[in-house]
Amino acid sequence: MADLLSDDEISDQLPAAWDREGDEIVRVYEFDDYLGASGFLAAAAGVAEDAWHHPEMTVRWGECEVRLTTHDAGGITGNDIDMAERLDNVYE
Ligand SMILES: C[C@H](O)[C@H](O)[C@H]1CNC2=NC(N)=NC(=O)C2=N1
Repeated sequence: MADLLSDDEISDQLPAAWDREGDEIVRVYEFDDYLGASGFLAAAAGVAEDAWHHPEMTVRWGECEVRLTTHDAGGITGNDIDMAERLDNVYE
């Protein structure tokens, strides 16, 4: 099981567009419309399934909010950082 990251490790490793909120990291991806946000969620779900690490995702008009934490560890681990980087690659 992945080990919890320290506060300093989280700060050092968190990708630029992400924020930390307690035991989660979060990013809101922006799109032109609802279908764009929905399509991103579908692609992100496939990446998450492949990695077997699943974010909480909320679709609204023009945006998809993604929250990551490692349930098995009870906080933020390298798995969350890795998934954030993977999803940033899907977005760009
Ligand atoms: C039951 C299943 O093995 C667990 O939920 C796996 C898969 N997906 C997961 N996703 C996340 N975000 N955290 C986990 O600890 C985790 N563990």
